[in-house]
Amino acid sequence: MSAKAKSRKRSKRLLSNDRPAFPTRGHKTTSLSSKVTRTLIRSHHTLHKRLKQAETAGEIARANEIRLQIETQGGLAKYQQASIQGQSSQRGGDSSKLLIEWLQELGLSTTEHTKLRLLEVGALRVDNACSRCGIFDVVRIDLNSQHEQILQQDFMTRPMPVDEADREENGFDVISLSLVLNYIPDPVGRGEMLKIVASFLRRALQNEQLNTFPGLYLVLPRPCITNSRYLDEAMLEAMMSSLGYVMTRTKLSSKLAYYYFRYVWDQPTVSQAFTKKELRKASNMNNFAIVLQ
Ligand SMILES: C[S@@+](CC[C@H](N)C(=O)[O-])C[C@H]1O[C@@H](n2cnc3c(N)ncnc32)[C@H](O)[C@@H]1O
Repeated sequence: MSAKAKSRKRSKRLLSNDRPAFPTRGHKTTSLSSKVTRTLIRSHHTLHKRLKQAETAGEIARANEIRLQIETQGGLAKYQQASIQGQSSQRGGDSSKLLIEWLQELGLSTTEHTKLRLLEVGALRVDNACSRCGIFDVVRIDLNSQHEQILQQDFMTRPMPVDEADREENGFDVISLSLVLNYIPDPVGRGEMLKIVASFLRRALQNEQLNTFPGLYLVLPRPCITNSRYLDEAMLEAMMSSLGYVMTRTKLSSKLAYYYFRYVWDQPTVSQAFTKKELRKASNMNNFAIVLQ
């Protein structure tokens, strides 16, 4: 077999593999059982929530103690390893597949000449469906980059376009926040993240794309929507509508809640505050909330 054929065979195997198709930086990628990954992800979120509370209360010693606990557990890198395994087909799969399906349903063809620009916030892989589909030029960012094609950057401090021309050239047609909003440890921070998304969205390139672009692809763990005291789908829709979005596609799977919100340019938006208000009550419910100030 020629070297080229061998390499093709190897990359094919890697793409269908359930392990990351790239070396992670500075960490061994040993396989974790699904129970271990779930526990690790949950514990990482809980510790970050406690850290935020300690920081807000000015409890410096307590905050340092929690930081140490996070690091002892392997920190963000270990959490990312657990998340990568969660993306494997046996564990819920690649969430960006549905985005491509939806865009095709909305009439987008993969053979269109001008590539669309996608900003993937919280990118762990460079070979997921949105990277492979050929529709997008993908810009990937993450707080902790696991690959040279992922820029290490906090979305909240990403420099915004300086003017309209900059936004039209360097802005995006789609922004993906897949399992990122729930990473933010406090409701106000989540609201802030949703608020800045539109600053990076550009106008649709062609008139026939006006019903599809630009948009936000949002994925959350299903219980954030179906089992929260403070948030349900109607509330999320109302919040997004106040920010200028139309809920265009939704899907609930056994584990995840998926949304595509189209941003409507030039639509007068009524700036509305959404506080943390109890919508329903049951002892087994969680406290996930989003606050728009
Ligand atoms: C659970 S992983 C999600 C990975 C992937 N998007 C998915 O759908 O499986 C969450 C990732 O979001 C990243 N993240 C959280 N807040 C971020 C921010 N403000 N800017 C950039 N990345 C962020 C974290 O570093 C982490 O790697």
